[in-house]
Amino acid sequence: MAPQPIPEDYQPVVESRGTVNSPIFSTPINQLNPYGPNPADFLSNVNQFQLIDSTLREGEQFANAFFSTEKKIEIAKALDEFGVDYIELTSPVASEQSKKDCEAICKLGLKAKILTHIRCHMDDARIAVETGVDGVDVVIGTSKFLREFSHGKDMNYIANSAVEVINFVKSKGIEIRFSSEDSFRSDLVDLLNIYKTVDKIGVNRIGIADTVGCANPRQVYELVRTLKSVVSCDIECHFHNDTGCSIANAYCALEGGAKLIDVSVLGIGERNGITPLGGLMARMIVAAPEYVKDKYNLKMLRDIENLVADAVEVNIPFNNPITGFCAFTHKAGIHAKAILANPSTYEILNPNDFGMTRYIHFAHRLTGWNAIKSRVEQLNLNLTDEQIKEVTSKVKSMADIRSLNIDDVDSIIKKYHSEIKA
Ligand SMILES: CC(=O)SCCNC(=O)CCNC(=O)[C@H](O)C(C)(C)COP(=O)(O)OP(=O)(O)OC[C@H]1O[C@@H](n2cnc3c(N)ncnc32)[C@H](O)[C@@H]1OP(=O)(O)O
Ligand SMILES: O=C(O)CCC(=O)C(=O)O
Ligand SMILES: [Zn+2]
Repeated sequence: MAPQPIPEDYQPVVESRGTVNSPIFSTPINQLNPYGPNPADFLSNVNQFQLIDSTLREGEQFANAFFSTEKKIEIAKALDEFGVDYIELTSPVASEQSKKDCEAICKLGLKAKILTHIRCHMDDARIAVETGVDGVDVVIGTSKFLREFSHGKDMNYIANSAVEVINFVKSKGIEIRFSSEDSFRSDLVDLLNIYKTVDKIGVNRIGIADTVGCANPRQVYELVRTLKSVVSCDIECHFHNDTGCSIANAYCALEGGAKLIDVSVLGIGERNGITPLGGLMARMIVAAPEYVKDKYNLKMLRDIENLVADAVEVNIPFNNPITGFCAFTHKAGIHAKAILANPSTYEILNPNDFGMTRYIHFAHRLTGWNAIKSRVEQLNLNLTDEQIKEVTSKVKSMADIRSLNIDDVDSIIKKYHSEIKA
């Protein structure tokens, strides 16, 4: 699929981001970062989070996904170059090819650690440890729904099988994470008991999963804070986006002390998916700019999203954070004027950080004279402010009748210019 087209009637604007002095604070606001970690969250990992990319596990569960071995390798290499900490792969028991693909990706020698995701069962664990992975992510449902209708096991059985699987994987010198599927609809006492049990035997991480996307940010924060007081290992979180909270939940999890967030490119996964890599980057660069810019190769984001969008045959949504075609397009006259003076007026993200470009739309009845002035300058024409205002009203009159493009506006400006010269 071709990259998203830039609408014709937009003009790129040269970067001119300045320091903004807040009237409230004596320090420039870009030094204070009001969007950084809250000092009251003393366990916060906002400044030191890690990413587990699950495009090749959760993402393979997306309705449209079919990944060939070559495509999986291409995606894994791109994610590795981007700088994700872990790459999670589909269970090797899913199919013969899934196992071979897992082995092939383990042999690539990537910097990212390779994980595979299995049921809490020794049969799965025995196969997983033979693939060459750096770690195994074990999951089992703990909610009443899943205990009754998915696997049919009670909490005692779950605890015993978890201990057996964890001890086995640890004995192979491989990282092990234990996760309770559907954590937010599980009984809190059950959760605390099972997590304490697995923490005591030395699991590397525990995982919390909002499997049906029911949790809200405050519930997430509270659950993570509670778990932090009973376990010593790291906490990983996995959020589905059914109710639109997956990025906010991930952020609150980090504020509460979770260390790792599961993401997938474009958020692909079961149903409408999980926390998207790009959307989370948008949130985190605002909260922890140095950490995010140092650690992740942000300029790769657009290519990685296009790679995955192509592979699963979808378009990048128009309103996608960062890479949506209008993510850095400014249209209304009031916005355009202020953006031309200082992009921080209407942008919290700097498009340059992601290799993206800012656009000013100037071919519409909402266009103001400041945007037209900028276009006149780009065309290297000489008009007074009064003349620019006059030509702007001509643009607006025409734009009231029909939709305009750059050429239309340029023609109006040039005609006006030649007439006043005549
Ligand atoms: C929320 C999530 O996304 S979890 C990850 C989901 N990932 C996958 O499902 C990976 C792809 N899955 C598959 O290829 C297949 O489901 C397999 C190979 C894992 C199992 O296939 P099958 O044996 O044909 O079973 P099926 O898929 O119909 O049912 C799931 C089985 O796993 C059991 N099960 C479900 N969850 C778990 C668990 N977390 N731990 C242990 N057993 C579990 C169920 O009880 C059921 O067992 P049953 O055969 O005794 O009824
Ligand atoms: O293993 C996990 O933590 C998450 C599994 C999963 O995809 C989910 O529960 O939605
Ligand atoms: Zn999931």
